[in-house]
Amino acid sequence: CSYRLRNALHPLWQSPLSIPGGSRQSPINIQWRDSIYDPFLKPLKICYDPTTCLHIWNNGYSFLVEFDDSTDKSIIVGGPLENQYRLKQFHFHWGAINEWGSEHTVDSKFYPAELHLVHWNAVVYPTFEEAVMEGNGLAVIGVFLKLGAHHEGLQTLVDALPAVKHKDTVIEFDVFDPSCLIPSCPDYWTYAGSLTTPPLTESVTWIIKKKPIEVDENQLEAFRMLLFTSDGEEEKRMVDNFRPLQPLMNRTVRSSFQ
Ligand SMILES: Nc1nnc(SCC(=O)Nc2ccc(S(N)(=O)=O)cc2)s1
Ligand SMILES: [Zn+2]
Repeated sequence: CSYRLRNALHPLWQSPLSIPGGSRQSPINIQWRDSIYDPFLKPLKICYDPTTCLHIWNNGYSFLVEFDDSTDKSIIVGGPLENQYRLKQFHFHWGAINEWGSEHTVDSKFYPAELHLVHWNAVVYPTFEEAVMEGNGLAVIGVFLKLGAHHEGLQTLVDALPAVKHKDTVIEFDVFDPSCLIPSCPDYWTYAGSLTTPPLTESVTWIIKKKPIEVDENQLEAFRMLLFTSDGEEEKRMVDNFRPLQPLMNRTVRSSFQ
């Protein structure tokens, strides 16, 4: 019940009732046996240019690694997507302990953390801000993190986190290829959903990778030493920054694999 209490207490995670007419909210539980194999789903093509990486920013919800999205240098295409989408940022959600932390669940199982790579449809919309408001405006790749081996690629990111401990701190981070955080297994689920933090707009085509990546305890602990609070405020550890599960309503989850 602490989980339910936590949501009641934490203003950030609004209940579904506060989104009038919310029929495609995220995150959801992915019931593996209810997902429908769609043979027409294409493989997802990921082409990132590591030099488009700009900085790491603690925005008080998570830490974001932001990219220069003024060109089509870092894009995804294929999968369930009609257009190519530009990489804008990636961030994570995690728990205070390893028992929970991910936003999506698979057969009601939580992972200790979840990576979100946020892309927008720059073919159809002139700006990210406009794409955020449109049903086909965004595409977010979700990757589960599980406790296991040390992740070399993640470590370069972890080493920079002490510099963004407090809300509204930024550090330059100028070369990073986020494809090292995406499992090579091509299998994914996909469904129509929303942003999981305000503005909670129903503009996201979710692409959730079936296979998790492995990270070690020290790397998860590094996430948990970040703060929700600004320098000088009473410290609040940045943990449990995931939204409660939302009703599936009239949606099906498709799988790219049998
Ligand atoms: N005028 C506006 N500027 N920016 C926004 S929304 C900024 C943004 O990227 N929000 C965002 C929130 C949640 C997620 S998530 N957790 O991946 O669903 C991704 C992205 S609306
Ligand atoms: Zn997210």
